[in-house]
Amino acid sequence: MASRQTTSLACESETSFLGKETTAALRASFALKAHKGAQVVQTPFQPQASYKVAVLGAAGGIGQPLALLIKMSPLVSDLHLYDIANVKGVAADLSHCNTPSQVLDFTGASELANSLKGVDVVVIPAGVPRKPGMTRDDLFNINAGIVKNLVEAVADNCPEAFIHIISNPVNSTVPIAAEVLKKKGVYNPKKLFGVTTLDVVRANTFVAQKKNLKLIDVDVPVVGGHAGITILPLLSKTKPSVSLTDEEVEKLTVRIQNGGTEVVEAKAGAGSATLSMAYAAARFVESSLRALDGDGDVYECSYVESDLTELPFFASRVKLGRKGVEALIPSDLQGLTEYELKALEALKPELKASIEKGIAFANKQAVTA
Ligand SMILES: NC(=O)C1=CN([C@@H]2O[C@H](COP(=O)(O)OP(=O)(O)OC[C@H]3O[C@@H](n4cnc5c(N)ncnc54)[C@H](O)[C@@H]3O)[C@@H](O)[C@H]2O)C=CC1
Ligand SMILES: O=C([O-])CC(=O)C(=O)O
Repeated sequence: MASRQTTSLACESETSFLGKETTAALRASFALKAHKGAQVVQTPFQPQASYKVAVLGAAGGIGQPLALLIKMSPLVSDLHLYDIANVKGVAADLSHCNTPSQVLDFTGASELANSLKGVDVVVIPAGVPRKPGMTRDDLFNINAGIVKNLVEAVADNCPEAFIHIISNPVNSTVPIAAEVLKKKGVYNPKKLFGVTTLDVVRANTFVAQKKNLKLIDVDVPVVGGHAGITILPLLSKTKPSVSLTDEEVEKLTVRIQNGGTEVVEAKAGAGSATLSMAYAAARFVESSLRALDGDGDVYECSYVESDLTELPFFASRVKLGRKGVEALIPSDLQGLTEYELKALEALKPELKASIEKGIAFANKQAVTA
């Protein structure tokens, strides 16, 4: 594992989604010179910035703040911003931040291939968001085609990259991506991820608030998929263990499942979660980069090809490594409460239908050779 130098600016007790070491490095990159009285002290921080990340849909509500957060990572050397809308301004703006990565802009379909060359992680938030009254599945007709086209380009230009799918409906867009990659002969199930981190972020926040716990300590695994009842927080597996009444479990579960709708309604037609999603996606990117960098202790929930249940795709905790998913973590699904077991059975038909819808779409569309 590459060693990462921290500095005297590091504050060991401080953590964020980026983790202790990265947070320290980040602080150092914000303040390359620390003032000690009249003397200017150069910090010894040398970032191990070596990974290339592409954001497809970078001019959007998620894309812009996500690009900013990725620009903060000391592990990133190159940040490629691609969108069908003009992304030049976003890139120019970000490029003035004195953090290690260089930012390159790629606007329009003719630039897509170039944006993907040599990239290690591709994040896809391209597509339309919900308005009040819509389900995520209502986005299928537009977003399915967008994801298909973008993943074809990923297959042609950086088939080895980790692929993070944010575009909804994730329950269907991930199976679409898998089919596209299969047809192109480059499918590696260990490297295709549906980003469900926001469900975990919400679960952690809501449980910590409810139980008056320190936010940074709380970890709730969320399994299943990413829509309505397919989002299943396993509150009985919360770390540290918490005692919840049946009523609290019911209320928390429903709130976590409806977190997206809560934001869609509050935004009243102006889109869905963007800032919390950018935060969650940046955490997942950072975890992927740490895994690529050889950190042997990286776990995240994600919607991936899975044999934990009879469904071919299922979100669960996974161990990430250099080659992608190193292991699915089955223990979260063992010893569930009666409430969780019932909810798990109840989500399966909807998730199965969404997976089949994605596969059918990809197979009736010709994949561009
Ligand atoms: N997985 C999750 O937890 C979450 C997923 N989402 C989903 O993320 C997606 C994006 O949401 P927002 O950023 O709020 O939408 P937005 O409309 O603000 O931004 C989408 C961006 O994608 C671009 N775009 C559209 N077609 C494209 C293509 N073919 N190639 C490249 N770029 C393209 C647009 O120009 C726009 O800049 C939606 O589908 C939304 O439902 C949103 C929140 C959470
Ligand atoms: O609710 C939506 O449409 C966006 C989303 O997936 C979320 O916020 O979890």
